[in-house]
Order: sequence, then structure tokens, then C-alpha cells
Amino acid sequence: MNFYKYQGTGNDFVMIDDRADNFPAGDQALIARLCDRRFGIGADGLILLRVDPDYDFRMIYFNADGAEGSMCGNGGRCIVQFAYDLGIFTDTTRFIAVDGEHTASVSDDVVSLKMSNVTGMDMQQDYTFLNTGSPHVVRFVDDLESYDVVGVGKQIRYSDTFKPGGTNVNFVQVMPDKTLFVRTYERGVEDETYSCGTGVTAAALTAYKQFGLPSPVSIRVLGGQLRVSFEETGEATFESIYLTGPAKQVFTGSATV
Ligand SMILES: N[C@H](CCC[C@H](N)C(=O)O)C(=O)O
Repeated sequence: MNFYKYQGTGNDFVMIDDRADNFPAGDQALIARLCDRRFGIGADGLILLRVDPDYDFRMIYFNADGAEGSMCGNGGRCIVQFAYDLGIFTDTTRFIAVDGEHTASVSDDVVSLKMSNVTGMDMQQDYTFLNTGSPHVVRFVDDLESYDVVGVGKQIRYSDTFKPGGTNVNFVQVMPDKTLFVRTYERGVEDETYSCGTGVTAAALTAYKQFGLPSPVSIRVLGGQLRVSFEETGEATFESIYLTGPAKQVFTGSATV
């Protein structure tokens, strides 16, 4: 089985050109094995690029545990770069994912992806919950560098409040220069990843609401830099949300599992 490996700010994916529609998408154990960093290729998730009659392509995203996930922003940016590398489009593209239609553009390995509109936020005392294509908790903390992201993230992800689906959890520090530093515990990977696109999108919108940070918001994650721009069109309702940052092919190979 031929595969490609892509990464976007260190969020890494096994990418499969499945235009022939023959990858066994229901084989959760196989997908988990391919994503395993010791027994397989190693990745935070696996993405299929399939044909769709109404769009340039269809994106199907699986978390590293092998189950189909909700929207993945960095995976979306990576599959756009992949479709570009395959010659499916030249400047801008329109594709379909689990949360609906997306448009995107590519220039010099930087991909700008239009995210789904956000239609509300649940602002609690010590966290905000919102859906940016995937469910996210955003919590502001001091000294994020030394924060126990995995320990506290796991507690929130498995807490009764978010059952049965669970949630991704973002810890966010507002820096003196009004940029954000974000670290994310990801559901389905069940660990901290180097970057989460839907997560930084959630962080940017929450920072705007809570601290008035204007669009575009610059964000540092463990794996690099991202930018999120947006327009507020109603109370906690956002449109024209764009996630922008690098996405690159890392290697190609053939899996024998
Ligand atoms: N890494 C992804 C998020 C994946 C969401 C996934 N962990 C789920 O909750 O199904 C991103 O860049 O947006």
C-alpha cells in the first residue's frame, strides 16, 4: 500500500491517494497500526483523499486510534497541499469534509483553509466550549511552558460534562505582544500533539471574545506558527474564518502491513 506522509506545524498524517476507493476504511485496527509510532509509520491521524462528484475531492479523516474523527484543521491544510502536489488544482480548491464544504488556497507551501462557521460559545467560569468543526475546550493559563497538558487535559476530556463524545482541550497563554501560545490535548490521539488547527481556531475566537484580541490572531504552537482570521457576524457567531500556515510532504513510502 503506497502512502504519503505530511505534516502541518508538526501535526502529522499518513495520507492516502484513495481515488480508486479501495482502502479498507472500516478496518480500525489497520488504521491504528499504520499510525502507531513503534509498530507502524507513525502519525496523529490518517487521511483518505477520495473522489467526489461535486467537489475537487473528499477528505476522510481518522484519528490515530483508527476511528473516524470530526474535522481536522491541520489535516485539512495537509490534504489541500497533497491535492495540489497531485495536480488536482492549481491556485484555489473546494472540497468536502465531515463538517461540510471548505475552500482553500496554496502559495509557497503555505495553505490557507476556510473553516466552518462557528455558531456559538458556551462560556463558563474557568473554560469556554465551542465547536470549530471539532469540539474544543479552551482554558487560559499562566506559564503554559510548564503546564501539565496531558494530566489536566485527560481529566477534562473524560469528565462527565463532555460525555459521551469527549472533547479536545486547549490550554492558552496570552503573551505580552498579544499573540497566543497554545498547547492541545487531542481526543482520539489521547495525548498532546504539536499542533491542532481546529484547536487554535477555537483559541483565537475565545481570546477575541474574552480579551478583545483582534483578527488576525498569531499563534505559536509546539510545532510552529499559525494565523487565524475571522469576522464576528452576530453574538459569538463567526464567519470567514481562515486558518493559515505551512503544510509539507515529508516522505512517501510503501506499507507492508
Ligand atoms: N488535529 C486536528 C483536530 C482533530 C480532531 C480530533 N482529535 C477529534 O476530536 O476527532 C486539527 O488540526 O484540527
